[in-house]
Amino acid sequence: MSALMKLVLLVPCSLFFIALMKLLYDYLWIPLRIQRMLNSQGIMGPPYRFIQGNNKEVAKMRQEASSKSPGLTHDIFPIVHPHMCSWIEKYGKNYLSWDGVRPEVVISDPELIREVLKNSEKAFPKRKPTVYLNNMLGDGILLVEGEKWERKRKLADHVFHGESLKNMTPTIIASVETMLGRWKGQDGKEIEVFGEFRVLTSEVISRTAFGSSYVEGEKIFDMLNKMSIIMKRNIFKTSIPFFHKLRKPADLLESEALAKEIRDCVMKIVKKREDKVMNGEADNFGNDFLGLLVNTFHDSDKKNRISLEDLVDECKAFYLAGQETVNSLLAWTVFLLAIHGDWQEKARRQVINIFGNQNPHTTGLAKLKIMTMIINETLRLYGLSNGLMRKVGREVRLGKLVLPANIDLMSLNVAVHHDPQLWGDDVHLFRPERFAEGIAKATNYNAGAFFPFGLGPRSCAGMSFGITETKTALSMILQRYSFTLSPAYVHSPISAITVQPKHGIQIILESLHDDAQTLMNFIYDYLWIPLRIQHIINMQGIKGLPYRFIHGNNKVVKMWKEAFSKPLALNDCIFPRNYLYWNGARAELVISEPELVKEVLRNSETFPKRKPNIYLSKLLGKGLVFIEGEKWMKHRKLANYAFHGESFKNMTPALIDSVETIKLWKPADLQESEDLAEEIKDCAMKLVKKREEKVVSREADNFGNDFLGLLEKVNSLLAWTILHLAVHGDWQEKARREVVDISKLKTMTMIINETLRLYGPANGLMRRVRREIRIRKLVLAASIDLLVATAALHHDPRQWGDDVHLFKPERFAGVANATKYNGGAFFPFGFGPRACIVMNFATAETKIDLSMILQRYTITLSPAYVPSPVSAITIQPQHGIQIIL
Ligand code: HEM
Repeated sequence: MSALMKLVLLVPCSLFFIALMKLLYDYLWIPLRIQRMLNSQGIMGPPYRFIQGNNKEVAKMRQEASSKSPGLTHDIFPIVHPHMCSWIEKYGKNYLSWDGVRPEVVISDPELIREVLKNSEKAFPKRKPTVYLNNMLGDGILLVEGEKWERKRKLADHVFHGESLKNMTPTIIASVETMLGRWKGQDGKEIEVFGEFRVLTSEVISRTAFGSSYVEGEKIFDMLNKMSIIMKRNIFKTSIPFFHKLRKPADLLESEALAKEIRDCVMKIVKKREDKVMNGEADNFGNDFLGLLVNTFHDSDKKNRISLEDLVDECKAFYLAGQETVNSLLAWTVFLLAIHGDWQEKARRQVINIFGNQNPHTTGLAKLKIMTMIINETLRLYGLSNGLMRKVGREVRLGKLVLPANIDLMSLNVAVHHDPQLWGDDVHLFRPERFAEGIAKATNYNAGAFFPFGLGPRSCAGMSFGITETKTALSMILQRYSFTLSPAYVHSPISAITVQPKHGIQIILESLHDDAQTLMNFIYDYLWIPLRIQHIINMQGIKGLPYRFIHGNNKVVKMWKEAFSKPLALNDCIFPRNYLYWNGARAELVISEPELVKEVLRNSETFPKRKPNIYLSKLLGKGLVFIEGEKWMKHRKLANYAFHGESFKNMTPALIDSVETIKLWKPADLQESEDLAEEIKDCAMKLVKKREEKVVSREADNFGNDFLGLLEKVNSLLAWTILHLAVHGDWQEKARREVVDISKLKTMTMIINETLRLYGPANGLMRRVRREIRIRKLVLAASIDLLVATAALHHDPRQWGDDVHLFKPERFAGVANATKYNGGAFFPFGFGPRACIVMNFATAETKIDLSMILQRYTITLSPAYVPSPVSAITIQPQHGIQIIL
């Protein structure tokens, strides 16, 4: 054999030999060495099998387990991970198994788990993902390490921190409402909730992550879902050495194609947003998660900037971490509540107690203690099942063990959460009461015994979001339905990333609004709630007439009418003191302590305007007076513009024109004037009409209704001022002498202020309590009404002295001095963000009217006048004000 021939034979033979040696080294020598090393430390396990490790056994055991019907048990560990369960039984809590050639130490000892997950020496980084998982998550937060992770975690914490989270609640509520809309008409019928919650959770995540682009977001989600299915069916497959690199399996090709499609789709959305900002159509990239990512992508500081790949990977991570987890949690909670009607009822009672029939809010969600217990128990029994994956980064000591580098670790939560040594003999029973005193007590202060959201630095970044979403959806369901498990349900939990019901969860809904329930609700709303509120308010030292079933104190109105049917002395106090009043079954707390009043009026977010009753809303429409939130801000801006300096100046000639109509009044010496209030009313009507035309022609169309408020105010103020001037000739004279320059009418300002104090046009300011809140020393329950008793405050002798009921304009030589610098003591035009928008206009208008009247007439009160102020929207003279000109 020639040397060349020898060489030709020798090269492939040696190559083959080297490859064989490498194969034997990697697939035999190393695994056997690791196995021996761990066995010698007491970590046993099923023996390593060449190339395939234990994958064949795993597949067989899983197949067997899935072919059996487990019955309705919560002991799911042997069902979802039969191999792990049987190996723990055989080899102990911590054992070694083989995923192909990869050694995996499965740990279910809480002490070791805590050490691994806390990772204080940074020895246990995340495990290298499978090729399928890598396609799904790339460099997303769930897999990366080091500085890159720190940056991404900071961003995620920012997204899920308090305020941003609060802003997500309306989105969650809207999505739950959509789902409940689909449930309408399903009363008494079967409904499959795992699928329902899948739609819900993907809509919530699409809307919070992609905001306005959520339709595209949903497409991305569908693709990710396909990738996830591919990944799951490849979990326990062994890849043959060398060959998997030569020819990619069809699944892998499909997974790569999907990854590319997702990337293109995200990039398209990003491009659209960038274009909008460039064209000036938008001034930022959006406040949703994607918007924040695009901002970081454009960050001027290179250190903070993320790449486009990172941006795409982050979107995928958000979806994957946030959808399936909440989907499963919601479904299993509903399943457990469907079986345990007693807990369902307890949870419902607390929900109704806190929210009544209103939509949930963040503060209330935090108080749902029973629901928290139920969720914890659900997460214990049916939480994440796949274990938390790490690897040993370098040779390290863990407890008494010495672990070689590059072996995988799995912290097996499902084993720990179902361990009778930790949870007692009733471990497989649904007993939320074990969490009654919190997680620490339930686990005997052992952090490694319960970690549904992970532990340490890599614990769940979206925990608060997930819990908020779960509690919101459950609360809204419990408010409307009771439910039981359908006989069609077949218990078949399987392990995907989470534990999932293989055949779904079928429940039967029963609407709560049947007759018996309606009666219960009625008693609840009309007896239980009012008595509870009354008790709480009384306990805090605020008394009032006792609540009467259904009517409340509305029969007092009869007394009120009687009181107003009798004439008063001119200086009588016309206002009652503070009290808790029952307007039917609605509690109305009348407040007149200046500090309390200031806090209420300042805080329009917590104390929004009260919803008007049907008559008032008909009268005032949907104008500025009653609207709230963004809509109010928009209208208010418009109105501020309408009544601001220049526009206001332009109205003055119109006002003067209108007052000129007073020339039509009959001559002074003729006879007692007719009902002046009527005339003034007509006059004010004309004034308002003119201004209305001006403003309306220039501004919004639904703005007009609010002028009623102005008309009433100007009319009353003018009428009561004239009454006082008619009675107090000295002040009339002083005012007349001053009428030269409207902007300098100091005496008239004092007169008007004193009139506003005594007969202020505002008949109390109405607010409601949006959510339970502590305000100074009072705790106020959600949705009670508040009446800020302006009149009581303006007539309080503690504030104004013993001469409080006398007309003494001199006290207003300066408002600050008159009120002893107490902003909450005098606010005829309201206070805080909802204060009267036309304050300047109304006083100026009154001044112009008065000036023109005083220039022409002297006024005295007619003997026919009967003092009888009556409270309408404003305080009005019941029988008019008769004067002699
Ligand atoms: C309510 C159900 C949820 C459960 C049970 C849950 C559970 C977990 C667990 C156990 C981990 C730790 C994984 C590990 O240590 O390897 C984790 C991490 C994470 N979760 Fe959740 N999660 C839930 C909901 C969410 C939601 C709704 C989001 C976001 C929308 C989210 C985002 C994340 C992120 C970003 C991480 C990675 C944190 C990091 O590596 O720094 N999770 N989750």
